Amino acid sequence: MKALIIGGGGFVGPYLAKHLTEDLGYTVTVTKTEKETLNLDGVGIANLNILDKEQIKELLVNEEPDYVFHLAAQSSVAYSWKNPSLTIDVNVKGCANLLDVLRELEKKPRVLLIGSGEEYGHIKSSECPIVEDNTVRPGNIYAATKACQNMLGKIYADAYGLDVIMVRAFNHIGPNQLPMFVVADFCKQVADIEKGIQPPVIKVGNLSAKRDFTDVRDVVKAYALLVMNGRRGETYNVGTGNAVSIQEILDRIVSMSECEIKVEVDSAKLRPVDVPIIEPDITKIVDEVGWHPEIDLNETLKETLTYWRSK
Ligand SMILES: Nc1nc2c(ncn2[C@@H]2O[C@H](COP(=O)(O)OP(=O)(O)O[C@H]3O[C@H](CO)[C@@H](O)[C@H](O)[C@@H]3O)[C@@H](O)[C@H]2O)c(=O)[nH]1
Repeated sequence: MKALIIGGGGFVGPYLAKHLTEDLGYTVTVTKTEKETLNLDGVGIANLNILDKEQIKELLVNEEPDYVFHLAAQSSVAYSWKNPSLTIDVNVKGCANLLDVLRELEKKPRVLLIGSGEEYGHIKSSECPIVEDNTVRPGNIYAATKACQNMLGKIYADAYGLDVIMVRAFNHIGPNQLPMFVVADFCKQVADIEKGIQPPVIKVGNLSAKRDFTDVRDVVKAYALLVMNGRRGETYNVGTGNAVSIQEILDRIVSMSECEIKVEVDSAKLRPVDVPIIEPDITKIVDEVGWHPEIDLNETLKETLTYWRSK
């Protein structure tokens, strides 16, 4: 099988490429932006600007993939408050460009669009854990763009018969994630405190939020199973099904260190809106493609801390 990973220069792309090539024997090409550097064994690399429809077309015509994984995104909720236009351009326009190119192709691949658990937004307590056909009420700009992407995917599947599957991925974590995301951020700070390059005070944002954290290596297995066995035009939650508070994440990471660490709320890390809980029901993906997350949260936190200690 031939797979194309669009937007593979970030956190998830290299893990997905490794799984597809090493575990499943696929031939894989990964796209990255011109600015990114990427070296992956046994994987083709191409530059792609998702805002340039002609570039997308040329790539797809040349590659003729069986599967396309659309990972290209501005993926930070925090940054989307600071740069709404860029977030809308990359996440909505980029996706629309891809779908429109696919419509024009003779040999149409199957496509996985990576959305977010954030799309559900303001979840009522009676709706938790949340199922895929629940109303979405996005609480931030990033979430709104991902909800829009999901709607575009469904429209293109229904109207033009495109073989599109939509994912709502919940928080995923592991070594090599940028420290703009909470687990990498806390692990980096603890490692910096241990190295003596940060005073023994960890700066945090909103600790009361509850989110569902899955190891990125489990997440990419879900993506592969969905692209192989998911149903056209359907949306699937990808998470563990158990939300934990950010306070608990902090406590677990701090308890892995010998250092005495104080906690200080940094107002710059608080968001204009931060929905209290996002927790998925994962029955659909479990029943339909047989995916289960396997890696324990503590194991992932430990490995992520070890990664930052080695930096
Ligand atoms: N980043 C960060 N977040 C903090 C901090 N302190 C508390 N938080 C809280 O920790 C939660 C998780 O924040 P992030 O790790 O930045 O991720 P996110 O906003 O939930 O978005 C991630 O998950 C989505 C799926 O649920 C993804 O779609 C998205 O791309 C991203 O990976 C949020 O409630 C945030 O307010 C901090 O110091 N840094």
